[in-house]
Amino acid sequence: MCKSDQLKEYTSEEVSKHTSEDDCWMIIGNENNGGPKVYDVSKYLDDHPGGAEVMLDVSGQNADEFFEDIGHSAEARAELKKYLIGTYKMSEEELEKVRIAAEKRANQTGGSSVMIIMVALVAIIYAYTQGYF
Ligand code: HEM
Repeated sequence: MCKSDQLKEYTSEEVSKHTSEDDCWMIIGNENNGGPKVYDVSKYLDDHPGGAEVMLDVSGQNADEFFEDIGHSAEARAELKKYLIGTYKMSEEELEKVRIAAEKRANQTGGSSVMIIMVALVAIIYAYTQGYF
């Protein structure tokens, strides 16, 4: 059994209750790095190089975008792991957003493969008309 199977699953309703200095939770993670997870960062607030305030501002919420936008180092990501308490159960609305984003990406990839085939075809026709074959 993998570790995440044993972790408790939290909803946004539960996470949103932990927004104080002594009890500060947040959601960090996305589909590119194992999915959103819940962290209890209460003990890290005073040690955070970016300050406690920015962390408290996003307490009880999904802080993934903020965490990624700063471009946190590998050390920061290793530190983060220490505070993991559970996985995050996305709402239907959030799941729908992820589905739409994944579909968009799939369509873009589909579009670029068609382009590659077109370019290859043009190259073959050109080579043929120039007498390379
Ligand atoms: C438990 C979660 C977090 C950990 C372990 C963490 C860790 C760190 C570490 C180690 C640094 C020093 C630079 C680096 O090594 O990347 C840093 C800087 C910083 N972090 Fe975090 N961070 C966390 C969450 C957040 C969140 C949620 C925000 C924003 C809402 C944030 C904002 C910042 C800022 C503004 C800096 C300063 C960047 C600079 O030096 O210009 N951090 N963090």
